[in-house]
Amino acid sequence: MLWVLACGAAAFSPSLNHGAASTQRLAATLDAPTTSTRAPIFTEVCSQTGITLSRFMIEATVANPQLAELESIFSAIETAGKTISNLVRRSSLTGLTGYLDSGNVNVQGEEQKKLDVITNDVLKNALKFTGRMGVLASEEEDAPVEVDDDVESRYDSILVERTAGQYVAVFDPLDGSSNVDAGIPTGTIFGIFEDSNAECEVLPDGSIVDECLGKTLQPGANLVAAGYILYSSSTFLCFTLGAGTHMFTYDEHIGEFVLTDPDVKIPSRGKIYSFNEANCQEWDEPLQKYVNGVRTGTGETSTKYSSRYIGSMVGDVHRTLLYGGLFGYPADKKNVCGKLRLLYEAAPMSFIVEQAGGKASTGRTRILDINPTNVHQRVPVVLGSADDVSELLGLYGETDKAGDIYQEE
Ligand SMILES: O=P(O)(O)OC[C@H]1O[C@](O)(COP(=O)(O)O)[C@@H](O)[C@@H]1O
Repeated sequence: MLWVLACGAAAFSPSLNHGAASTQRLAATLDAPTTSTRAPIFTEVCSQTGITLSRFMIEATVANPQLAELESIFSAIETAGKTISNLVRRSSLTGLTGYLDSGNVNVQGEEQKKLDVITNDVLKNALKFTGRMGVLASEEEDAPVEVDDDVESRYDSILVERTAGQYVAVFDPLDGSSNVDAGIPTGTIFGIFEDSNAECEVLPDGSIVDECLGKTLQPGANLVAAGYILYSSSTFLCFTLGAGTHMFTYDEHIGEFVLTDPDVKIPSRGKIYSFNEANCQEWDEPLQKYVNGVRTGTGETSTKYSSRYIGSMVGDVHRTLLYGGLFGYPADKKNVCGKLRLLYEAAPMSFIVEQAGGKASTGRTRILDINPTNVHQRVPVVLGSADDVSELLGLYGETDKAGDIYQEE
């Protein structure tokens, strides 16, 4: 509806000085309550390939005052993305390959790469100095970090409209970093929540959920924006603001991200499945049945699918968005909750995929509906073309009815 409204509405002229009808509509927009629950409306300009990200965000935030603060946040993400793209591409020339000499491990017990730590600092600082962030949560940080007061107080005086520190960012600064030294695509994944005004809370078991944690532990359905940056043959930025999913490509010649695929629609069916099949013995029956069906052409479509697996979620999801099919990191007898983290991997990617017309599930639950209980919690993930995901969910439904289920944490 949004796009038809936006694209179909001849009233919205490409230039910013709108005709009478668009002024009325803009007026209506301006008067509308500024809540993130209202889906944004885009002007026609936002579907014109070739416009820059900064122009896209200006158009989007003029038409949607409730998104105004996202303009500086996306400008920070853009700058961080360009910096990280450079760092990754030049890493073997600049001694940035390999692990930290200190042998540091992050809260997940993974040894940290030099680039894990550097990219984390790049994105953290870029977001911090927008003056818009209250809390940041990263794969590379043990716990959510509060943006220190002096940053906030410095901006309080500047930012007249809304108080500083209004947003919470969750991110994986370099997804797939285990592949980076081999030149395999990697990426940055991010999600933006509005501050939930959560207070410090004592749980029945006596443990304390501090304010920061409380503000961070929000279901994906609360996201106001989510995206990824893919560092590959080109550098791609793909994101949603809750009204469609849009892809930009970085043009080194002008130093800007340029809109190349507005309003991406994932095919309802694909011909590719993407899982780490090395784990297939550990998979549960529904998934084994689904993969066997698409591998042998005995599934719902009687089509033989091909298999692709990069081992970097951003790369595998990017391909799935464009070509369709199914990507996943399921739960199995070894990893009963899968491997991917809910807050800064599964939820942002699910928002992007759903806004492109796809589906994202644990196999039993819509990922965006899950209330996180821990910043680094993992969830099983299957996402992609709506009909492929439905086919798999159908098999889970059958199995569950038969009572053969294992408990997700
Ligand atoms: O090597 P495996 O077990 O297939 O896992 C690959 C998955 O793990 C990840 O690399 C995890 O991400 P990080 O590199 O951010 O820890 C995903 O990008 C990818 O989908």
